[in-house]
Amino acid sequence: MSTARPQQPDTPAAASEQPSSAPAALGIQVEGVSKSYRRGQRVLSDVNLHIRAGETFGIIGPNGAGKTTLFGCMLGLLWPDSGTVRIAGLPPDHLEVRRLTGYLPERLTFDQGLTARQFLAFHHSLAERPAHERHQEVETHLTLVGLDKAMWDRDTRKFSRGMLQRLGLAQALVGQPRFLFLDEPTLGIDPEGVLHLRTLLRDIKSRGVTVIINSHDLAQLEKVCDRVAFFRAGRVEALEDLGSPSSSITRHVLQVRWAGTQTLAPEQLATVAKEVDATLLDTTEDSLRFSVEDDWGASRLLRALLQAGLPVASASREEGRLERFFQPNGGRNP
Ligand SMILES: Nc1ncnc2c1ncn2[C@@H]1O[C@H](COP(=O)(O)OP(=O)(O)OP(=O)(O)O)[C@@H](O)[C@H]1O
Repeated sequence: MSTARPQQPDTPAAASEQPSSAPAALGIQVEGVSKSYRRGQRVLSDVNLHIRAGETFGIIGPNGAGKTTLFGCMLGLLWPDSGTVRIAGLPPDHLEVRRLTGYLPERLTFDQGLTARQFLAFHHSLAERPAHERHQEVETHLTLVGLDKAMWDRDTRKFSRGMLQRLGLAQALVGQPRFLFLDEPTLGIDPEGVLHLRTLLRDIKSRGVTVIINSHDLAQLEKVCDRVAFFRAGRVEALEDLGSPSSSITRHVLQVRWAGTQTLAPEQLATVAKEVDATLLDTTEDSLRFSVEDDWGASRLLRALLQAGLPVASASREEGRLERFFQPNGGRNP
């Protein structure tokens, strides 16, 4: 995030409001948020979102869509021109919210020459965790993010990008947040680290933490998110529940190949597909692509194709359902 939040004399006074506990169950409420950096150039336009407590929520969209700016507004680092953000019912710059929030920024700075252990101990103290638990909790979190023990007492200026990313994640977690904001968490991480992160996110979710991920890594988002908001030109263009069978984006794409040279006419294929609630997407020289609701839908389609006389040789499901958001028709009505 490149812009600091300007001084807001009329924002709710963070230090003066001191509730004993904020109701994290309220989740995150973004209402009518608009933001410009320069006059006439709107980066966010009337954004409305409710991120439910305990869900893992993804934010995707093309470069410059306003995702990082929204993150800044949700974290109380940028101030919207209009609209409000509430985290657990409180403004994002409220001290209580800061205690509840962990943040992994896209670009981390580790220029103080601290070791990983010292860096994390510093953030443990910033998060006001009990001093007598510091040693143990620092080690627990270094282990949790899979940072090699041999690196714990090394100068972080000598760390690789992936090691810094793991340490950054430990920093976001060490305060035991109820809301975890991750900006491009897989950046620079090797495949083993990505798998580790996925397991870690599942574990964090099982503890009821609300996780918000801003990422271009569609495959990862698809695997860990409950819902995803697709951003374009500062607006939420689509909000998809990845677990819902009725979501158009969560329909599966099935690629079918046939034996021999003879296939059926496209009109006939489309009719057969329609009868079993599938849709013919396109045909190539040696394969057909269909949209089906789920695995049962795929099974019904294959049976119907065989019955219609297509010598089906293989069928496979395409990965990358979220990629269809980036297709010209937004993945809708395939
Ligand atoms: N500090 C700033 N000053 C002026 N314009 C800015 C500033 N920060 C971002 N912008 C502009 O706001 C728009 C949205 O930027 P933002 O970083 O929020 O998008 P993004 O969706 O996160 O992009 P990316 O995927 O590339 O990270 C862009 O046109 C960007 O140039």
